[in-house]
Amino acid sequence: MGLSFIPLFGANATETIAQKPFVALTGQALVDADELSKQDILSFIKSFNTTFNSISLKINDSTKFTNEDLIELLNNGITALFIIDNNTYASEVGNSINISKERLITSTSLKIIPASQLTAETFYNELLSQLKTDRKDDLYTTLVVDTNERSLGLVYSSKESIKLAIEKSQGVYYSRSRKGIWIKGETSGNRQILKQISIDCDGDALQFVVEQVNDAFCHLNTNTCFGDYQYGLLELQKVLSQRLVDAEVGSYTKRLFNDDELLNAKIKEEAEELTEAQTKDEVAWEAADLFYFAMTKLVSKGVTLKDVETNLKLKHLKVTRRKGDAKEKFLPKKQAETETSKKEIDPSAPIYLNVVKSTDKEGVIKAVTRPIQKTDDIMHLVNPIIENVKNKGDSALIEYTAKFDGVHLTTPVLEAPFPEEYLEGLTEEMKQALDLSIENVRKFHAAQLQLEPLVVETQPGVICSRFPRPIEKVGLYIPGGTAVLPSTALMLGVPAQVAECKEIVFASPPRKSDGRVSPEVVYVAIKCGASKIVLAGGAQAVAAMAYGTESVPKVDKILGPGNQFVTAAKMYVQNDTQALCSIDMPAGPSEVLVVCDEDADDDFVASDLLSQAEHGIDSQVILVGVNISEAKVTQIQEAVNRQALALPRVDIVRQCIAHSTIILCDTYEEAFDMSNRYAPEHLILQINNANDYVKLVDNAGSIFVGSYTPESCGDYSSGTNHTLPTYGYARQYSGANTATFQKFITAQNVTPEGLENIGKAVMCVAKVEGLDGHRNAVKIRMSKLGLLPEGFN
Ligand SMILES: NC(=O)c1ccc[n+]([C@@H]2O[C@H](COP(=O)([O-])OP(=O)(O)OC[C@H]3O[C@@H](n4cnc5c(N)ncnc54)[C@H](O)[C@@H]3O)[C@@H](O)[C@H]2O)c1
Ligand SMILES: N[C@H](CO)Cc1c[nH]c[nH+]1
Ligand SMILES: [Zn+2]
Repeated sequence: MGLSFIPLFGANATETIAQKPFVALTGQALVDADELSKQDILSFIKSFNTTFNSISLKINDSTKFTNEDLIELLNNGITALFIIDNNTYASEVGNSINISKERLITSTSLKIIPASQLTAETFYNELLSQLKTDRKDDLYTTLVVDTNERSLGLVYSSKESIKLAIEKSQGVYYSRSRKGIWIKGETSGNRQILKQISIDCDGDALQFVVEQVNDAFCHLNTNTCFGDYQYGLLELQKVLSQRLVDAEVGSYTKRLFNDDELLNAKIKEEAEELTEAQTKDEVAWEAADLFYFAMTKLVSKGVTLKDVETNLKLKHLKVTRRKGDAKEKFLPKKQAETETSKKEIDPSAPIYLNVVKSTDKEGVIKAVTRPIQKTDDIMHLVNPIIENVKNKGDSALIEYTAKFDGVHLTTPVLEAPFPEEYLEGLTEEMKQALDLSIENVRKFHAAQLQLEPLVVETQPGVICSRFPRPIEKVGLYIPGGTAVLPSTALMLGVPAQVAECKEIVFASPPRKSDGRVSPEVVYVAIKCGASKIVLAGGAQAVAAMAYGTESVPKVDKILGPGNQFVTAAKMYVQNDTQALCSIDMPAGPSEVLVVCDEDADDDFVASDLLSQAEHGIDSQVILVGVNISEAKVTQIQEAVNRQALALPRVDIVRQCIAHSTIILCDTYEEAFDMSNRYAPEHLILQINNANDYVKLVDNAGSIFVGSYTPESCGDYSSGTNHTLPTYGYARQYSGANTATFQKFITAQNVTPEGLENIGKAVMCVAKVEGLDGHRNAVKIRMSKLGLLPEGFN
């Protein structure tokens, strides 16, 4: 029931509590708006939230705080507003703030006593005026509970013991057996800090809330006079707090305390399992697991259940609430996935592209927006993978391969020389096809080699040169998620070999059937002199090559295309100075933009669109039609539908086409402007005199000129590289080429004649930069050569 009086805290509230701890024994506080600012009150709440069960605000002056201030105070822990002598103000507050009537006190029987004037004596007198006893011995029945309100036992108090308990803020009672004052713990050491005193509803029993030292209230050394505490959250808290101090090295709890990442991962895992639990038993089981790990986190951060309850109280007291919507990343998968999957796709509907006119600005913007996940969403998934591989090496790599690729490996790396059996199933025809492709790619990339250094004499005697050096160790990512891509292996392996990289490491997700990579990839690895094949994909493979693991060598550059996880991981590691690893480019989901005119062959156009649409649901294909008729659009749509339905990957195609569009333009110039703004990975020109229009292309990964140049030729065998920038990065990146596997070093050789020619300019600019050391390096030489006049400074 509480006490019939309440201390009022004004200026120096904190000091008052420090000097007279007993003022807190009422468990309730009133703060005085006349003496404290809003900030003072907020700090008071912050400091004393666990000390008092309730902190109310006494306010009568309507000009002191605005309604917003009051709402802020109520939202931050003020339990009630005492507006006692100003009815107008009270009703105005009641009308404008959503506060229950129990929290708006307009009259009270509580005696308000300024805390600064409250003495132990007055406290005692007030208490006694409220207390009675019908016992013959004049003692007061006293229930002792701990701060979690668990009863410890039943004792008796005398007037004298109560007075002493208040003065000392300690558990002091009357011992009936010893017939005298009993200061709890005086001999046993099991003292009690008195936290609060209250009186029951009919005023004939006391309750002492105490903090029990040593957790032993009973003379039998048990927690309570009714035995020891058994299970439950408080017990778990106790056990874990003990473990924090004494858990053995190597024990699981110790691991959890020392490894934030593991603990956080377990909390997420258990939270997810709780969301999946269905039956009453399952929910209880999973909730228990979650509480266990949550409690471990509390204990590891020094937070108690009481602190949690205080926060619950604060949340309960809020008068304005958040909407309560979940963060987007936690919403059901449709919201965390790509734009594509948001749309329900009817599997029986014809596979047609959307159509917009170029004049429909909004329609065009929508059409050219790539269906990619937000960077934050993807990074949220990729970051923990990278961190785990970085910290745990092979074991994490093996774990992720089991999780994402369903393959359980004992070692994540295949070392050269690769066993013959890995080539099993490779046909002669396939070898020849790969050989032809390899040779064309080799020819084109070898031709890009700069064999002689570039040498330029910028001034007589000033010889500048530039020459390439191979990047020593390269990691080549070969996608293997929805399709195995040996062509990517050769597109990366061949230029690496041409550039003479010293170590070539392949990485590709292993196939589920036998945990190997395909024989075609192994064949290319042998032809390109790869030293290792990392049997892993996704962000984990990228992380392993960027940081190195026990069996994966750390590389200097990671190259190769991949899905959004791969691309995000590449972007991450290139920005991490700890990795000291560069990347080729953001080469994500394949895309194509085809420009066609009325004379283009419908089947050719459709086939080019579909060849990229089949890569993945996050691919995108765009057709820009220059002045094409409605009939032409229909014919192309029909060709797309017909060809798509005959493809084995029709389901993927259907989803890709759902976010793919035909844009109708009036002129070639407009079409190329559109294309340059989209900056496609592949640009196919199926227009009359296609070659003449190449000069209009500013941004594209690779161009396919004329109706007999399907993009597939570039994907496999013509000789150009198919590792190309996507997402619009063709604005600033080139596709993979020989130079991608090299770096260029510059050199210079300055003769005395050269120094004479440029020395003064160097000194002049160094002077304006205030870098005299630079200037001196030239001056010393020039004066030794006699190139400076006497006294030159
Ligand atoms: N731009 C280019 O030059 C180019 C060239 C070839 C291929 N591509 C593109 O490469 C991509 C290949 O993608 P892919 O998926 O087929 O193969 P991939 O090898 O890039 O990705 C497969 C890996 O993704 C990881 N993964 C899958 N789901 C995951 C999840 N939920 N969380 C974390 N990781 C997960 C797995 O580790 C798996 O091994 C396609 O989009 C294709 O269009 C682009
Ligand atoms: N078109 C892809 C590049 O975006 C490369 C590829 C490999 N195999 C088939 N196609
Ligand atoms: Zn392709």
